[in-house]
Amino acid sequence: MKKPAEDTDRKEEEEEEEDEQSFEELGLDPRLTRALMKKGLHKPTPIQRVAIPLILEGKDVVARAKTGSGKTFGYLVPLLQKLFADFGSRTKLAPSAFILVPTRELCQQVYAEVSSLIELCRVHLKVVQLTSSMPASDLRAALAGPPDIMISTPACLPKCFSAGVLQPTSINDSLEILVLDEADLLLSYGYEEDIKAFTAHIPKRCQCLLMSATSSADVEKLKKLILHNPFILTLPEVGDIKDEVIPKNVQQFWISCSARDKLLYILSLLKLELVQKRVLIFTNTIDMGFRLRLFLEKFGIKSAVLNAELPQNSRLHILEEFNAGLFDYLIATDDSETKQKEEVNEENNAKLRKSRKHAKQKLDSEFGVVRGIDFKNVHTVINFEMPQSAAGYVHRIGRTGRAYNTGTSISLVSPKEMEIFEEVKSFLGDEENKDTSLITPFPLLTENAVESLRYRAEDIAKSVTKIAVRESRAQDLRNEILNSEKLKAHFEVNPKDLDLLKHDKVLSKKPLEPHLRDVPDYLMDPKTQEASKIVKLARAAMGNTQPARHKNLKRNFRKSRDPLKTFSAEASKKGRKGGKKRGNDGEDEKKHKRKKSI
Ligand SMILES: Nc1ncnc2c1ncn2[C@@H]1O[C@H](COP(=O)(O)OP(=O)(O)OP(=O)(O)O)[C@@H](O)[C@H]1O
Repeated sequence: MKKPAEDTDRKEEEEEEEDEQSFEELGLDPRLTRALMKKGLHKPTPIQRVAIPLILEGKDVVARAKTGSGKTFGYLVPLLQKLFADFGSRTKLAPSAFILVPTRELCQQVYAEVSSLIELCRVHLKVVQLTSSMPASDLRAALAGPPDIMISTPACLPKCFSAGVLQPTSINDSLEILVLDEADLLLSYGYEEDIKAFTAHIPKRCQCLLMSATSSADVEKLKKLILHNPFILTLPEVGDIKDEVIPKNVQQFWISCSARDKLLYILSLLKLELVQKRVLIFTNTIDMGFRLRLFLEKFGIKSAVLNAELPQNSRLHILEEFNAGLFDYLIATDDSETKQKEEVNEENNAKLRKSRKHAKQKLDSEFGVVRGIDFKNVHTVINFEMPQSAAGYVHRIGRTGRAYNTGTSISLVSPKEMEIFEEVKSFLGDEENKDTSLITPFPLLTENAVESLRYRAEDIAKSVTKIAVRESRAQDLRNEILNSEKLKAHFEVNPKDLDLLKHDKVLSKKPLEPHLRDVPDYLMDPKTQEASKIVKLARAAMGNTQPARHKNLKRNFRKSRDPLKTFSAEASKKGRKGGKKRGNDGEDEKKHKRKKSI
């Protein structure tokens, strides 16, 4: 009789074998495996291991896997392989594959991923991305041919039908694969009617794929609406709930502080260099984002803001610059939270309806930074304000620790936010009577260190008035609208030029006070100095001390900053060799001096 220990050993061996499985073993075309290798992807992630063969077999699939688990290539790679096989087999009047995503940012991201795979495979497939703001003539031009793959938000479909650039009969004849990416978000972004209207045109033979990070009633609704007897993949299938929602490689911390002290605490974390760069900071309102940016700027900490108010070109450019390592701090206003808040407010206060409608018009409803965006090399996520829901927390934290990378999150929790914090903890399975907590108090920041900066922080916080915030917000918007026009024209000619505009320009008209730039040694207690040293050493060990070079930026980024490559022995060695101490601000200065401006 087999002993239980033998069973366990065997299971572990099988799991190890699976872990070692290559892309070739999944039956992929050599052109695709080579392209993936060139992109630094050597073996499939768990969701890819199961999804790719099923999709290649032509099955409808619903795949639910945690944030950053590689769902995008999980559907893109088999989709391309199917199109390779199908290529030129018959004349088409509409695209063979539709990929529907909730936001324009995701459109752009998926478009970039498919285009680069197609380029690396050297195949003649055409892909287009459409947005609902495109004029009919542009839509017609983009769909002429037709392309093989169309990526858009669902809102674009009715526009294509009404402009006569897509015909139901052509779709019925041509559509082979339909993907709904970030399916759990599509309905909450208000696309239900668009998707419902489109289902009537989906031919029966069309293979449908639904990808999502969480399961929800919305996903169920879409499943019923679109899929026929699908394979349901949920990864991990078993195990602890905490494993399912937050990737294991993310360390979660929290700091208890009053709402008023949040500026002081974030200043201490950044100025005393107690967190790994790059840092993504979440606020719940655009004004708070600007307040924080202005405040940090006074201490020589430059950051950029990302929110729904900015023009689309600027948003995409900010994301690209951040991903390429051009700046270290990005303050993102969590759009879904803002929307939810507005909806609640709207219900509660009918009197304000008119003015809020106005506010809504200004915000782009197809904007989304929290879900699905593959931020590169974000080592730390800071919740400057707590999100409004546990799901919001999961999606924010999911912007770090992507694929096999590690990450840290720190939530600043005020007494008023304790309720939502408790909700988050129970959602993650972090119960009080458990020995180990999932979200632990941040250990590196001492009370002394915080107090040493209090006087300066409070003084500066007072100077960041509501008027200053409003003015900077208006000024930034004006600049970005101008930038947006320049960007549009420039990128038509130089699609790969990233280093064009600075999004982290100083907003304040007053020059930076030198005494606020550096923290004098007498203000640093020994424990904090030690903690800061540890963080710097860790950064050096990860090969993360060098600023991105101006020239060949993208190539350098890929080679030296790819999260997956920072784990290689070579990267660590490099980091140790180059472990020279260098202040952050000096680094920023040099980096920005090197940049050209227009
Ligand atoms: N097989 C692989 N090996 C290593 N890295 C991979 C692999 N597949 C994808 N990645 C990388 O993992 C990161 C996250 O992938 P992706 O954006 O597809 O995640 P996701 O599951 O869609 O997350 P979310 O739900 O947040 O959108 C990307 O940077 C991607 O390049």
